[in-house]
Amino acid sequence: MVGTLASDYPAWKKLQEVYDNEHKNLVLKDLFAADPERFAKFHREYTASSNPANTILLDFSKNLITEPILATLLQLIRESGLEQVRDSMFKGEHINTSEDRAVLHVALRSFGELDTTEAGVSEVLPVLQHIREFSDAVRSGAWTGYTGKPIRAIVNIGIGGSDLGPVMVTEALKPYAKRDLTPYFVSNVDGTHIAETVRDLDPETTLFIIASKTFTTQETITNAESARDWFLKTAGDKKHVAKHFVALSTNEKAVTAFGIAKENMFGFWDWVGGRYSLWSAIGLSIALVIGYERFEELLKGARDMDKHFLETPLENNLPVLLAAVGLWYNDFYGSQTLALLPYDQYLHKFADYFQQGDMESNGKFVTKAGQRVDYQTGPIIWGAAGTNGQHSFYQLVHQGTKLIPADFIAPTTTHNPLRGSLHHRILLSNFFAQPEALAFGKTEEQVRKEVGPNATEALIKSKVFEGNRPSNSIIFPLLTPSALGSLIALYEHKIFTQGVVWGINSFDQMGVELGKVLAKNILAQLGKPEDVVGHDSSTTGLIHYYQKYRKE
Ligand SMILES: O=P(O)(O)OC[C@H]1O[C@@H](O)[C@H](O)[C@@H](O)[C@@H]1O
Repeated sequence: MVGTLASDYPAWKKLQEVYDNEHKNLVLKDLFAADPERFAKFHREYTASSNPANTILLDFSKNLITEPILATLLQLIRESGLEQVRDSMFKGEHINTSEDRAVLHVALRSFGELDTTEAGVSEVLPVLQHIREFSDAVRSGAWTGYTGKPIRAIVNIGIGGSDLGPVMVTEALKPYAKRDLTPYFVSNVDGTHIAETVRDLDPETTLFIIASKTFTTQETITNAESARDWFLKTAGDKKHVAKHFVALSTNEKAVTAFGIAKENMFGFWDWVGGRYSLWSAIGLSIALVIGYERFEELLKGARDMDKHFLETPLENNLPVLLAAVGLWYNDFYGSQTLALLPYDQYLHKFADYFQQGDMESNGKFVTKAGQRVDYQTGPIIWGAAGTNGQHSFYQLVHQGTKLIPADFIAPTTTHNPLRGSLHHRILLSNFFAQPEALAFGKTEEQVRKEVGPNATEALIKSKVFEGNRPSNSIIFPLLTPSALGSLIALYEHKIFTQGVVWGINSFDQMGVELGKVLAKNILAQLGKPEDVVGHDSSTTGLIHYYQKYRKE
């Protein structure tokens, strides 16, 4: 409830008491030994309502919970008013209170089923039609460059939510890609990013997508201007810009001022948060790469998870269950991070995507009512595709001193069944083994038997795995657009649920503004001959070093 600190909820106090009194007795080895039905009790299966082939099994049995603890976690979520706030979101109420905006990324994928009168919702389907027509035209070659050649490269210029979603999804759905239309993504203002990207491209067959909700983001506008300069160096006449530049934005005035025609703009609305925007016009590069039909399957997969989130009782609700176990570690066990570990190379950008999705949503210390929280809010999100992480950071995850909750994610079937799927069997054997090792470890007695009588005590101790390290396992048949849509929406709604419990506004991002303002101030000074003023000795000293050694 707005105005209540999470730590004031009765269920929170109960959880604190349970943690204090019981956490030492929560040992996975014992919990599993005591209950052969543990997996049966602590897994749920989701089936997409519009696509029965799209199922997801969530196994949360390797968590440090009992049925009473889970019930109390769900009670906490209930006490926070999750169900009411969820319904408010879907109705288009302005739950983004600091910006007085609705939060309606779910309307982008409802295909007209959502009953809200929020301005813009009625234009979602026409924009999808525009996306369909444009992507069909580019993919068919009906849309050509200024010399009549078909488009062979698309360069999406955007950052944050105008980059990370398209990057992650076009990587994840590469099996569905039109292989003679290559996507490139430029986001960093570092000139290296655009220089290296366009260096081998042909202006005659390159389409630039300027993706920016505000169309004021310094990195994106700077890159867009440089892209236009690069293009005009060859094309010469500005009239050719129209065939090679389109814009994705809510800001028509800024788009036309940049020189992109209104008919080449794909609009969206202020109730679409940047980190929730891949379902909107920001997803144009996705539709270009995998085709509109597949893009629609992606949206429908998300819509099916929306329905599950809306209609399923909390105890069977996958986003709510993920949120619940996450709260337990983040707010009672004191874990600081969450590792997202997809055992699928196509999902290698999944953790990157949810770094913004989770950390920009829930990295806040003040509630909607303006109170400073006295508990942990958003976790640090990190991760990498398996099995690579096993050869990099799993040492710490297995034997470090930190509790690292981890979500293991994998498809049962690969798009690349090399050698009779030998590679995939090896991959999945690790997907199954790592959570088992984390949960049950290896005792000193087992180590002694292994290393024999001559091993030193120190060696024996270093080979012990204490185990009792929790994880979730998420498994589904195949990484299809529908499955990916459901998976992304699953995490979106988990993030939403945790934000409601913490009482924070998951949909603004005040924390990104100060750095931008200070940078603009310094930028103005760097260009001038006189010494910089108004900074601390560190910032001043660093700038002096830069001015002493810069060559450009
Ligand atoms: O899409 P825009 O307006 O260029 O913004 C890009 C990013 O800009 C960042 O400053 C915001 O914190 C992100 O949420 C946003 O996605």
